[in-house]
Amino acid sequence: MADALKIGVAGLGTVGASLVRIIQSRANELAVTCGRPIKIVAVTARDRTKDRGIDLTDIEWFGGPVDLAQKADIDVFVELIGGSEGAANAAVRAALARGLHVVTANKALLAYHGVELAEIAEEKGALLNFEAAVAGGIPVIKALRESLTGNTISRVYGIMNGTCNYILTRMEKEGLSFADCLKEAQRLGYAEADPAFDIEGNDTAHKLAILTTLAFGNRIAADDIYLEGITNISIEDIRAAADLGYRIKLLGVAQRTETGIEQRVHPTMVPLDSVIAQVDGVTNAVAIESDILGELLMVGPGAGGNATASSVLGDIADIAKSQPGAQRVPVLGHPAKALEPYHKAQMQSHEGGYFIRLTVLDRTGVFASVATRMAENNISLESIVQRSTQHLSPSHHQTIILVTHATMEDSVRKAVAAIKTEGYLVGDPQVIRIERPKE
Ligand SMILES: NC(=O)C1=CN([C@@H]2O[C@H](COP(=O)(O)OP(=O)(O)OC[C@H]3O[C@@H](n4cnc5c(N)ncnc54)[C@H](O)[C@@H]3O)[C@@H](O)[C@H]2O)C=CC1
Ligand SMILES: N[C@@H](CC=O)C(=O)O
Repeated sequence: MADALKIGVAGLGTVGASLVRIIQSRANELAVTCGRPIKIVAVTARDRTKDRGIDLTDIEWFGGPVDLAQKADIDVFVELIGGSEGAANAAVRAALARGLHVVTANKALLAYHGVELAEIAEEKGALLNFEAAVAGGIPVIKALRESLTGNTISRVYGIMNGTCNYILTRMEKEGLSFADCLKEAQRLGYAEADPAFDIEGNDTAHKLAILTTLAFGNRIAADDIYLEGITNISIEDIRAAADLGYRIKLLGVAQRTETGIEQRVHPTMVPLDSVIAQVDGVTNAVAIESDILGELLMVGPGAGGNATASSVLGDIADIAKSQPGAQRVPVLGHPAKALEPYHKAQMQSHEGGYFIRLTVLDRTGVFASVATRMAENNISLESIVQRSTQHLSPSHHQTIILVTHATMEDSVRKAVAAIKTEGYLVGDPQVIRIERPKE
C-alpha cells in the first residue's frame, strides 16, 4: 500500500472534532477506498485542555494555525477555524505557499479571498478543495465544477443556511420564538461563531458568491449581493404566507439577466406545493437550471458536525486518490486568471412577484388609496385583502395584504414610498419577494 496521506487539522470545534472522530473510527475502510491510509498527524485549536471526546494521543499539537501550516510534516492542511481574515487566512496562505494541498469549509474566506487563493494554488499545482463551504453535506461544488461542464447555467438558487431554515421551520411548526430557535441551532452546532452572519443573511451571501462564480465564470463578487436576513420575519408573516399558499424561506438566488448577473439573498415566499417549500429544519436545497440537463435539485443536510465533516472527508479522499503531477480541475471551475469581471444587474430591475403587508389606520379611503398607488406604478395585483387587526392591538388598525403578479422591484419601491407619504401607515411595510420554480 502507498504511504499514508498526512493531514494537519487547524480547528477542533464542531466540524474539526467530527472529522477527527470519523477518520479515526474508519481508518481501515478509508485506507482501502483511497488506496492509502489517511492519518491525522498534527492539530491545533485555541484550547489544548478541552475534552472533545477524541483521541489526540500520538498527534502533534501546534501552538497555532500558521505554525502548523509552516512547520508540520504534512501533505494536506485542513482549515476548520472560520473567518475571512486573521488566523484562517494567514494559515491557508502559508500552507499554499509551501505547495501543500488545502481543504477548507470556510465560505467567508473563499467569498473574500477565493480568487487570489485559487491563483496561488494553481501556480503551486496544489489542490484547494472546499465542498463543505456551501450547503454542508450536499456535493454541490463538485456538481457545478465538474458534472455540469458544458451546460450553460441560467439560475442557481436555494436554501443555503441551515440555521435560518431551522429557525423558520420551528417558528412555523411549533410556534416557538425566534430567539429560542436560534439558541437551539447554536446548541446543535449549526450556527456560525457569530450567529449574526446566519440570521442577517451574510453566510448565505458568502455561499451564493461562490456558487455564482462556479456557475457563471465571473470573479467572486461577495459585496455585490442584495442582502436581507430573516430578523424581520414575524409569525404573522409566516401565517399570512401559509394562508396564501406559500412558505417563507431564506433563499440565495443568482441568475443571468439581460443586464448582468443578479445576486440576491432575502426571505422569499415559495409556493407550498414546490419541493423547496418542503425542505425543513437544518436541511438545505440547491437548484441549478441549465440548458442541457434542465433543473437539478439537490437536497440534504446543510450544517452540523457530521454533515460538514462528510464533505471535508470527501475532499481529503479526492486528494488521497489524485496522482502527483496530474492535470488539476481548476479550483473555481475556470482557471482563476481567466475569470471574467463581474457585471452586476441592479436590484431595481429585478422582476418577480411581491407580497406586501401594510398595517394602516382604519379610515375610509385607505384601501382605495393603496390600490391607486399600485395602479399608478403599473403593478398588477393577484390579490388584495383587508383584515381587521383589532384583536392584536387596542387601536383601530387594519392589515392590508397584497400579492402582485410579476413586476419590477423599482415599481414596488416607488409604490411603497408613495404609500408612506399618505399618513395612514402604521409602522414599516413588510415586503417579501416571491420566487416560483421554472414552469
Ligand atoms: N458548523 C457547521 O455546521 C458548519 C461550519 N462550516 C465552517 O467550518 C468552519 C468551522 O466551523 P465550526 O467547527 O462550526 O466552528 P467552531 O467555532 O465550532 O470551531 C472553531 C475551532 O477553531 C479554533 N480556533 C478559532 N480561532 C483559532 C485560532 N486563532 N487559532 C487556533 N484555533 C482557533 C477553535 O478553538 C475551535 O476549535 C467555519 O469556517 C464554518 O463556517 C461550514 C459548514 C457547516
Ligand atoms: N452556519 C451555517 C453552517 C453551515 O454552513 C449554517 O447554518 O448553514
